[in-house]
Amino acid sequence: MSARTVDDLRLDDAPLALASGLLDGRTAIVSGGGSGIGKAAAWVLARLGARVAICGRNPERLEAVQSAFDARGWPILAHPCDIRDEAGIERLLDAVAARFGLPDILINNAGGQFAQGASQIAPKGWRAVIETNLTGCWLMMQAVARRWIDGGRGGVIVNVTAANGRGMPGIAHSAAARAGVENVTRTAAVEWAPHGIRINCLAPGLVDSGGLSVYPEAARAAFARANPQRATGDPWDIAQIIAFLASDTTRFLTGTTITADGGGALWGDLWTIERPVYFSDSFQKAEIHVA
Ligand SMILES: CCCCCCC/C=C/C(=O)SCCNC(=O)CCNC(=O)[C@H](O)C(C)(C)COP(=O)(O)OP(=O)(O)OC[C@H]1O[C@@H](n2cnc3c(N)ncnc32)[C@H](O)[C@@H]1OP(=O)(O)O
Ligand SMILES: NC(=O)C1=CN([C@@H]2O[C@H](COP(=O)(O)OP(=O)(O)OC[C@H]3O[C@@H](n4cnc5c(N)ncnc54)[C@H](OP(=O)(O)O)[C@@H]3O)[C@@H](O)[C@H]2O)C=CC1
Repeated sequence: MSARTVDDLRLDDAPLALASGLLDGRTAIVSGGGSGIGKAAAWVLARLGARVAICGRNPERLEAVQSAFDARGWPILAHPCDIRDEAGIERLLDAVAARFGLPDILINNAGGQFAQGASQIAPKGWRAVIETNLTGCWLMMQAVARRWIDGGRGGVIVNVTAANGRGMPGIAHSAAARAGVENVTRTAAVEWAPHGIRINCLAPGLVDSGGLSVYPEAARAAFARANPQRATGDPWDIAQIIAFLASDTTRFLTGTTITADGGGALWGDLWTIERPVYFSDSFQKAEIHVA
């Protein structure tokens, strides 16, 4: 991995691109806020003045972030929630309402997948990844949007997807889910514009979060060289763009996807599993019989 790593000290000290106080009085929900990109986003939003609610499945990770926020005097609600569980999402939103009132911002960041060749993915694994990255993201955005519409007010949604423009070899289920999120984002941006709801996607390339540890070593070594910058991004890079999209600075932006991948979509090829011999430089192609 590259040396671009991020720790709590850097989260406190790294310069902010946006003006201090820009999000004063705003409440933001960050799914997957207990780790990686979501944790860095929670930090940026809090440093800009927002009250933050974080969710995820693992309560220990949420509690660690809550303790760090408490130590800094930043308002936070840490509420365990599986984004695939619509009743759990309603409980999360009730808890946010009780503590902070209606949220202003939803950062739909929770997600993940496992690397496996497309021909091998089991139906249960396919469903788990689609449920997490497409349905879970959708359930969150719909539940929050309904509360905004019922409350007669708008809000901002940022969906974190993944750079999928050239497909995502080795994670076909996630590629399908992320493309689905980007399209439903375009759709909802139109349907919900009359309610003052703005919604965009941020599609990261390879980012050096703890989340990459689930990938095979050889794939991880390639990740660090998978773009013309020959480096991974770090969660702070992504978190700053999330905050930009969540702020009124981007009030004229809706229904779009910003790709932050160090130029990866323009260069080379990237595999999250072993690159098939077929694609190696030394491979001699035989005639393939087509019936
Ligand atoms: C060009 C590309 C540029 C961008 C590249 C993108 C790189 C992306 C990087 C990241 O996203 S980093 C963050 C990643 N973090 C994670 O991925 C961690 C989270 N992942 C998960 O939690 C799981 O993968 C999950 C499936 C998404 C979670 O669902 P759940 O907890 O419900 O699943 P399980 O019960 O564990 O498994 C259900 C089912 O799924 C199949 N399966 C799960 N893991 C694997 C595996 N490692 N290999 C093969 N199959 C797997 C399997 O069918 C499981 O059922 P059982 O067999 O256990 O009955
Ligand atoms: N790092 C990278 O290179 C890239 C990351 N991404 C995406 O960015 C997002 C953040 O990833 P990153 O920070 O890197 O990795 P992490 O693994 O650190 O973050 C994933 C977060 O999602 C949460 N999460 C996963 N499934 C669920 C669920 N069903 N319900 C609630 N929370 C859930 C996890 O918390 P818990 O386990 O406690 O539930 C965790 O906090 C993910 O969507 C990821 O796929 C996209 C492209 C590249």
